[in-house]
Formats: sequence, structure tokens, C-alpha cells
Amino acid sequence: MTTPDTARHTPNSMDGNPTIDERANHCFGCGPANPQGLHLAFTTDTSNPEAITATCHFQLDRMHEGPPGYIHGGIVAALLDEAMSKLNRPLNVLAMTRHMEIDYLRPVPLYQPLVLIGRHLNRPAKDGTPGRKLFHQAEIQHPDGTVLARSKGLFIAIDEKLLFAAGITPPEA
Ligand SMILES: CCCCCCCCCCCC(=O)SCCNC(=O)CCNC(=O)[C@H](O)C(C)(C)COP(=O)(O)OP(=O)(O)OC[C@H]1O[C@@H](n2cnc3c(N)ncnc32)[C@H](O)[C@@H]1OP(=O)(O)O
Repeated sequence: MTTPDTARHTPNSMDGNPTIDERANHCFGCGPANPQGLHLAFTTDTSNPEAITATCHFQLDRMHEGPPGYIHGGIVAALLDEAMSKLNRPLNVLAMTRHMEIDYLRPVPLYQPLVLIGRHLNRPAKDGTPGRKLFHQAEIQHPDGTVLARSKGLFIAIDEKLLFAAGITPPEA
């Protein structure tokens, strides 16, 4: 039996045991196969394990307009969420956003090259081992360095058993 794409967010041809990356192919933020997605491409810098970053250069047009000439606030939230979520993989964690807060500091313009940066803050240990809670932050910056929007996020590491239960194959270690 096949399941409609509307329910699974994946093509029917992906029946079987798709990896998490295959299932993420239609992610609104970064999925290459989502024709209406943002197609964000990040570069991660893990040279300082204490301060891992994920950076993306992007530019949006009227498809994502909120105030005239500016990006919709919900899209700003999606951009920031995406930048923070991109820090989990370099930390070898599958995690979902549990909480995020946003400062909308300046309107974020359309038709301009902008910079989106996520930074890992910390992962408090629990009982001597890495805890489930990961704290990240993200910013959208104008090329002149002005910070237009800023977020802080709490991500919760997902037990890989839940992935198996959902029929998803975790990534290779
Ligand atoms: C198949 C998946 C593939 C996942 C593959 C990866 C996909 C990447 C997606 C990109 C990012 C997204 O947009 S994800 C999409 C948006 N997010 C979601 O849909 C997630 C919906 N939420 C959930 O499913 C659930 O809440 C989980 C799985 C995240 C966590 O559930 P849980 O294990 O029951 O834990 P829960 O009690 O809710 O909360 C965990 C801890 O956070 C604490 N906590 C809560 N709020 C706060 C807060 N403001 N500040 C401090 N701490 C807080 C709680 O007190 C608790 O602490 P304590 O009592 O434990 O100490």
C-alpha cells in the first residue's frame, strides 16, 4: 500500500527504510526536492568544538514577503530555526526544536544578500554524560554586520529508537 505524499512528505518511491537524510529531502528550509522550499545551504565550522557554527548566505524575493519589501516574520523564524538545527548533526545528535525565542531587531529586507549564522552555545551534562538539551543561538545579519534578527533555541535529542519506530533509518555514525 502506498501513502500519499501529503501525509508522508516524501515520494511514494521512498517506501522501505529511507534514511533520515532521504526523509529530509523535502524539508522546507533545506530540502533540495521541495520546489517551494527555501533551499538553504549551510557551511559548518567545527574547528572549535566549543563553538561550532553553521553559516548560510541567502536572498529572498516576494514569495516570502510580509511587510512591503521585507521578509515575513514567520519565515524569519524558519530561517533562524533552520540555522540552529544545522548545529545538531556536527554534534552527532538528531534533535528537534523544543523552544525558541526571537528578537526581531530590524525589518529583514527582500532582494538583498544576507547572512544566517547558527552558533552552538552549550549542552549541559546530566549524571556525568551529555544531556538531551542543546542550547543554540542564531542571527540574520546584513552584509555590513548589522544584526537584524536573533534567536535562542532549546533542542531535545531524539532517541534513535523513535526513528526506527517511525520507519526511518538513522544516519551512519
Ligand atoms: C522523528 C524525528 C526526526 C527528527 C530529525 C531532525 C529534524 C530537524 C528539524 C529541524 C528543527 C525543527 O524545526 S523541528 C520541528 C519543530 N519541533 C517540533 O515539532 C517538536 C515537537 N515537540 C516534541 O516532539 C517533543 O516535545 C520533543 C520530542 C522535542 C521532546 O519531548 P519529551 O522528550 O517528552 O520532552 P519534554 O518534556 O517535552 O521537554 C524536554 C525538556 O525541555 C524542558 N523545557 C521545555 N521548555 C523549556 C524552556 N523554555 N527552557 C528550558 N527548558 C525547557 C522541559 O522542562 C524538559 O526538561 P526535563 O524535565 O527533561 O529536564
